[in-house]
Amino acid sequence: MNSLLSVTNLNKDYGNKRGCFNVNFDLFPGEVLGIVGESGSGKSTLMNCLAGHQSVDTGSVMFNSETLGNIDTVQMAEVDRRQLARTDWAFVHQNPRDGLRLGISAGANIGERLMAIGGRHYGDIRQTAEQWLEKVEIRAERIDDRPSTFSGGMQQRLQIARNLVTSPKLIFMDEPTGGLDVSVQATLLDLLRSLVRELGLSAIVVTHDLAVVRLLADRVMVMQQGEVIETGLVDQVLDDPQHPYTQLLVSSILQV
Ligand SMILES: Nc1ncnc2c1ncn2[C@@H]1O[C@H](COP(=O)(O)OP(=O)(O)OP(=O)(O)O)[C@@H](O)[C@H]1O
Repeated sequence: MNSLLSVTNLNKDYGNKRGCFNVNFDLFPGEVLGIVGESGSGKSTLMNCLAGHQSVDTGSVMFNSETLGNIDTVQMAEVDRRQLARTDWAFVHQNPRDGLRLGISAGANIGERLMAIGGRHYGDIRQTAEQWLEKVEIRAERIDDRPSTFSGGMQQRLQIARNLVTSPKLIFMDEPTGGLDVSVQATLLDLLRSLVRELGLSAIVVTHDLAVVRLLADRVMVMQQGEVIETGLVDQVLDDPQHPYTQLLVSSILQV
């Protein structure tokens, strides 16, 4: 099977401070990869480099795009990167306020993404928005309400609907359950798990929470000081960690 994303020797420094160093991995279609590590280990740097939110010093990130072919996203033109962000990619932020437009209705938040890829028919867009609200367990009658009137969990579910409505090939998630109460986290994780399975999504999930990895991911990469120190199937790595740092993470001795 061809990989969807192929990362080779990716490096990013901040002055003399290491962001991430010599990262190599492949992501296959339909696969969910978790990236874990303590604060400052380079998880966000890596994901932001992959998603084109941050420049890369050296290395390549080959993405197999339906529209643009197999393309190095590090080298490609900004205009192409913006197109990928609208069509093939989605990005779910930890804080839904960073991924939603709070001043427009819930329906418009979803519809806007459809219009960005050419949707024009108001009735169809509204109907699709209603369907997506229901998919993420928000009552369709809330379609004209602004997200600022929603709870944190609802805002996060709306952000997910806004991201998935265009059927992206790859979804980046940055601590998707991070800012929520524990009981709300559990519901959201269940929802994400069923959507990922139902839609056959490929995803990269950055988290410090091993429960998120256990529930959502197929494979996991453990980072320490900017480097990937262990990688493997989730059950394998979490049940039988090989690297002493992963052993600490798993035994929860290390606070992440
Ligand atoms: N904009 C920046 N300028 C300078 N150094 C940075 C910047 N962003 C991150 N760093 C440094 O790069 C390293 C990796 O940080 P990064 O935020 O990627 O880690 P992380 O694992 O995502 O941490 P957290 O979970 O706290 O977000 C850290 O040493 C951090 O201090």
